[in-house]
Amino acid sequence: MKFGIVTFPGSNCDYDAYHAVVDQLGEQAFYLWHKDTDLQGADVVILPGGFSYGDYLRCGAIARFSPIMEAVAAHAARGGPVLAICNGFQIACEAGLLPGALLRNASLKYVCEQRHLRVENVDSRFTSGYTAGQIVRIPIAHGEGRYVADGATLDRLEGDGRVVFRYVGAEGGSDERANPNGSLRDIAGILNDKRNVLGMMPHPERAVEPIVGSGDGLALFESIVGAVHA
Ligand SMILES: NC(=O)CC[C@H](N)C(=O)O
Repeated sequence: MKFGIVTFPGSNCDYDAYHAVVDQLGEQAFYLWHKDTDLQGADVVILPGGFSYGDYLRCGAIARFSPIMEAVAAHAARGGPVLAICNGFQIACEAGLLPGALLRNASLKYVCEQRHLRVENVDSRFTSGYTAGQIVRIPIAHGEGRYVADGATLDRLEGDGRVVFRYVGAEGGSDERANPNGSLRDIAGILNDKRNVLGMMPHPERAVEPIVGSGDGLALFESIVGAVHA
């Protein structure tokens, strides 16, 4: 399976994504420059984290106009998998591939730390490798990670089982301290309506081997491979 990893000016997690896919997962990956106009046969697109266009205007607001995004939108419309991590999640929301928006953290501070997430739905091509309700440890690193959407959209996301990751405390409980950014309903990751685009603020590609603090992110990449091979 071929993963196409989009590099925007200011991306800084593209190499981490490559490492996760190639060195840990044993699959193929290549970089796609944001000015490219086709996906060069990628089966899965990764929109990686970083600071595209220096986070000017709003995170992701400029990158969403990069030429490659038309091809990414067409791929998503065909049902192709897109994994949008952190800045990638912001870009995907700006591009309308996912509902809602990411605003500045409630604290107005950049946060960079390990966090616990609960896997809310394992019935997806991104989470089938987890067990329902599993608590995983995945790092976050963002200044604009507060997920917001109107009440009807949030209800639809919840009702459809499209909230796949939620911030929780270490024991799995929800309390104010479990939520690092003020995201509504403690949302950390969501699916689009066709369930082929996942946006999440935490970084699974930085959690693929215990030596970096956690290997809990690897199952997400394994899920994608399982889904496409199935
Ligand atoms: N790690 C990231 O992708 C950071 C995203 C974005 N630059 C922010 O600070 O919110």
